[in-house]
Amino acid sequence: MQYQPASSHSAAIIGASGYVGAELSRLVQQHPALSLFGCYVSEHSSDAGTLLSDLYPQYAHCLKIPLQGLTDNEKSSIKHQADTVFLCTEHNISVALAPEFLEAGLKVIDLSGGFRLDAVEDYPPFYGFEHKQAHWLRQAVYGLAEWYPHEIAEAQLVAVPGCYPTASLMALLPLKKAGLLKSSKVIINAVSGVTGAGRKASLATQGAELSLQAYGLFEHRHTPEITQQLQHEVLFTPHLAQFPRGILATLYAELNDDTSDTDLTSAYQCYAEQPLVRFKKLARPAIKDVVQQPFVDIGWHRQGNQLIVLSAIDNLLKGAASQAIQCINLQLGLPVEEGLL
Ligand SMILES: NC(=O)C1=CN([C@@H]2O[C@H](COP(=O)(O)OP(=O)(O)OC[C@H]3O[C@@H](n4cnc5c(N)ncnc54)[C@H](OP(=O)(O)O)[C@@H]3O)[C@@H](O)[C@H]2O)C=CC1
Ligand SMILES: CC(=O)N[C@@H](CCC(=O)OP(=O)(O)O)C(=O)O
Repeated sequence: MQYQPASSHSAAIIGASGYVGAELSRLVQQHPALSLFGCYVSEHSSDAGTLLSDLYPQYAHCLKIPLQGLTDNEKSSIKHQADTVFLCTEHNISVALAPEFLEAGLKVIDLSGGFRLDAVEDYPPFYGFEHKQAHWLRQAVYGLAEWYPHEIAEAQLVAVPGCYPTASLMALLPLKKAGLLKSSKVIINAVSGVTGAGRKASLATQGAELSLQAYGLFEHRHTPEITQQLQHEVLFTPHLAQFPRGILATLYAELNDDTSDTDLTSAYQCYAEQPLVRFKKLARPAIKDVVQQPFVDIGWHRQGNQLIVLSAIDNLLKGAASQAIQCINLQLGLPVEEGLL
């Protein structure tokens, strides 16, 4: 059965069988201004020909869409007929795929880390590969939707932020921009559910191996991403926990002397008109409140100059797929929450 897309802005999703790609396929399918051009996996994937709803029975009502191998023919039909390509692939695969769609004039919204860092030199140490697309890296706009709406609206290539950076930056940028942070490092401890590691099986994410454990100490690739965007040093430690999805980040910062509660409240007022940000002094955000939701929940607590900010998101939504929808909404001149609430 050939999948028949409806007319409107047409989006192809590459890497659609993964956790992020499946969420994004659902959001595009349900979006009033988008049509799903097609859902793709690698050319020789064992999932080619399978219905997405067979992999994700919870979405049987909306994802009876066949996964297609990304052959040269399919690439060509995407280039000629689609408007936007979403890449939900590994970092190095996104870097390899993006240029040919960009050069064909399409918009690309990449959900990997392939275009997030400013410097090609940071890719070998943090991503383990040489980045050969310096030109496109310079063109890429960081897709933190609440912070760079105008740049995203104009961009041909958007690099959607990582999940931990989204939770961290949404909590910290208001403080940094208001000049409230002392120069000491901000400490970020964040706990993620296991879908953060992707759908491919690995020993570390198998049930019997799962516990609550730190990883990536001092060297996780999200450290340079957060530092670059925040323009402030951080000490970031991610933790993997035994629940399916969601991230809770606990951030410890020192405030400049004489910072008042009013200063803090005013700093977070930047989110007053943002429909997908829920913030409150003394709130203790919980993962259960953001799972399957496009929101980031933020709460702050202080004792003297010591500030603790808590930030919770669904790693697959605000940490990936729903933030990508926010980006395309901005590009189409739609309200940022279109198709998400
Ligand atoms: N999981 C998360 O919480 C988040 C993930 N991200 C990023 O989003 C991207 C996707 O993550 P996730 O969904 O977790 O990953 P998965 O491993 O679950 O999915 C990867 C997808 O890519 C497909 N794929 C692999 N190779 C190719 C290829 N050469 N051409 C086309 N498709 C290919 C896979 O299918 P097949 O192998 O069958 O071809 C699969 O559909 C990654 O870059 C990840 O870092 C970003 C934010 C959050
Ligand atoms: C639990 C877990 O393994 N999480 C992933 C982060 C997923 C994500 O958002 O990041 P990228 O888009 O940068 O891959 C990790 O630490 O590598």
